[in-house]
Amino acid sequence: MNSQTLGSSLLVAGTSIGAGMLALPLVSAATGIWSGLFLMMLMAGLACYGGLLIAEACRAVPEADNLHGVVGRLLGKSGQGIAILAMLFLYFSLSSAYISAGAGQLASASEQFGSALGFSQSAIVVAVFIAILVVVGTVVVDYANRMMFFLMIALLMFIMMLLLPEVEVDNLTLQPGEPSMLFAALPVLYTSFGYHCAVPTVVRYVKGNPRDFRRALVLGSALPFLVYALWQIATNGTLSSLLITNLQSSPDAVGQLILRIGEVSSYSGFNHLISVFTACALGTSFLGVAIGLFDYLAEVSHRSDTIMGRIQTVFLTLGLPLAVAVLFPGSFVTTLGYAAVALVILAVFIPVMLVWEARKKHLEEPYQVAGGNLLLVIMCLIGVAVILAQVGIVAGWLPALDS
Ligand SMILES: N[C@@H](Cc1ccccc1)C(=O)O
Repeated sequence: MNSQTLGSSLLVAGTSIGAGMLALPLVSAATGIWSGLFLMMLMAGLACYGGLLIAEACRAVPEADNLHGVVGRLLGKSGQGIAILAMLFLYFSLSSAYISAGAGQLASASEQFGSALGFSQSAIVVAVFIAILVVVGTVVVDYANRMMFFLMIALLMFIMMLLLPEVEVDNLTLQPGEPSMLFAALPVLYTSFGYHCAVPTVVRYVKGNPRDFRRALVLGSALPFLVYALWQIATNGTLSSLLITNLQSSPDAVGQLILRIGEVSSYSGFNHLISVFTACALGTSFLGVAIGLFDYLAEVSHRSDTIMGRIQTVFLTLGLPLAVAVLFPGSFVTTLGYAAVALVILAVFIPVMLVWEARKKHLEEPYQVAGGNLLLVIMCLIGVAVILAQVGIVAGWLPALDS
């Protein structure tokens, strides 16, 4: 494998691995670990196939340098309008979920150090911290991101070495959760595998070579699956699902979960390792999403690139997500579920329409993802199921996975 392909897989995996780290143990406690892993595989497959379709569409329109251009060329202005709305919705809901989870973690960490910060105060601290990094500039964000990514991977290996021996097989029972629980888990599982904003960059990076981007996208989706699966087996295997399920009704389920995992190993300072690790997982995703949203909003609102202009844009970027996180504390998993609705539009429906058009027009070199129309239809049906699950959770027909 050449170095561009490897770099691309890491880019995809890095974008993908994020909030899922905090949400998935809560989810699999409700679905049962093995059925949770099966659903996760299905959602990783859906995310991977969506990425391959976007890559096919990008290759068909090589003159466009981003997804906006590809959508414009193949689906026209209305397609672009829908894609923009879905993207804004996705980025706003992800940012709000990240603030909510970060605040939960900070609140419980501050408790340990004896200076109890409330949830709202913690949310403000988290948002201001990210805002400062974003205002200072992309170079700082890039370095902070790389540092956190490598720290996260190193800590993950170390944590796995300490946690896996503590796993109790009794905690990993074969018992699947209620069917309604399995259905309700789909949106958050799907969001955890989201990475699709990175696909055009990957295609350009490997110069449109199908063999390379196919490898990069498949490996880039398989890696998060592996990391998430190990993490779930380690967490659910060391804590009983009853304990995790009880945490779900707390407004600070994520912070509490991290505390409990931190108590598992007798290794001194293990709880701090866990806190730093999960903060890095959240931080890398949050920075990526925040800088993407920031750049986009700066462009559409015509704010200048001066310090005042950047401060105004950062208010636009993080103001609304902060308000949502403070007004609905503890809605981390539900907010990730909202993100899934936008992600299905961006990474399932739009890519299916893009390749449909591209295949009809026989643009450029003929490269097609395997699977034909049948797989396109199956993808859309699974996408509809993910959206229906979120509608069901919000309407109260399905159980919510947090408070
Ligand atoms: N997969 C990311 C969320 C994400 C979705 C879509 C695009 C980019 C990022 C996470 O778990 O945090």
